[in-house]
Amino acid sequence: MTASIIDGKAFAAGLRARIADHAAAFEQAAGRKAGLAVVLVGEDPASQVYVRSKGKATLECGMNSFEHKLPADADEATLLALVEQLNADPAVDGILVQLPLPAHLDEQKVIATINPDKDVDGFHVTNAGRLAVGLPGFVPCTPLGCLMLLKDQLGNLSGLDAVVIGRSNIVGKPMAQLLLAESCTVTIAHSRTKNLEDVVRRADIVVAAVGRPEMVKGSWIKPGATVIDVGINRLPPAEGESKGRLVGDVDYAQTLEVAGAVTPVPGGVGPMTIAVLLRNALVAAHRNAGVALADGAL
Ligand SMILES: Nc1nc2c(c(=O)[nH]1)N[C@@H](CN(C=O)c1ccc(C(=O)N[C@@H](CCC(=O)O)C(=O)O)cc1)CN2
Repeated sequence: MTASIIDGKAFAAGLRARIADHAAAFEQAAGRKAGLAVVLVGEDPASQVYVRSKGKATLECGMNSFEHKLPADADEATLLALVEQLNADPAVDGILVQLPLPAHLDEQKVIATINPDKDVDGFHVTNAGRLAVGLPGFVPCTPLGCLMLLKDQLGNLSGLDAVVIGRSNIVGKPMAQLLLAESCTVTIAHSRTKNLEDVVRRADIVVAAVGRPEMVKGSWIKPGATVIDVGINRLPPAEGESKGRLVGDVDYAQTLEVAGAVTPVPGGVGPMTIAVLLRNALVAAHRNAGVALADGAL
């Protein structure tokens, strides 16, 4: 069997085009553009790239982008004061603080300071709680992007066995909640899970989010299963290469031989993260401005 390749880049481009249409309609209705503020602390190279991409994508969708950069040694009070200022700014519909933060800053405290109704990352405990009990709120971008790809690939997920490998607050836990809400039978596996291979082999859906390069082997995958690879790991450069290759948490070549469908790295889940962020920001703008957005429009 050769698996279908789930093209996250193409799906994200389609979503971004729909967001741009709705952003134009929002501007007409509200008399202003939707606005997304992104805060970057420090000079982590990957974070700089992601923040630049977010700003560019926001502008391309016809929304305002507000970028705030603080030095790596910025103190907590300065960062919290900036978040409070953005909470109070009516031009800002969504606020995102790029993670990871420098080690001296308390991520949970910073996230807790963001107004939950502007928390387009869906990391605030209020939004985590809303997701857990099935109330409307903001859902973290990466897992929501994975769910969109899964529904596009499989249609109705009800009754399917799903394994989420990884239990982070940002991906693993919300992913499991989303799959449960779709009536999947969900297992969350992690570093202490016994017989991980057997657990994975039972699953119709595998979501790998562990941050370990090519850990999930093709022999672990049930034939025909759908595999979503959230990992983005850079291998050490091979001889003659200036940069190492990007790989996921799944052994892609082996998985292609067994699975029904699989996301590549790059070009799978990664592009969905930014597209869903724009979607969440536009949803926030509609809610903040009291402008209706049809259910399921985005
Ligand atoms: N506040 C947040 N911080 C972080 C988040 C987040 O959702 N909110 N997620 C990640 C980083 N991230 C966005 O911020 C992100 C990661 C990867 C991609 C992406 O498109 N990856 C490409 C490959 C990129 C490359 O060449 O290196 C792909 O997979 O095709 C987008 C966004 C951590 N921090």
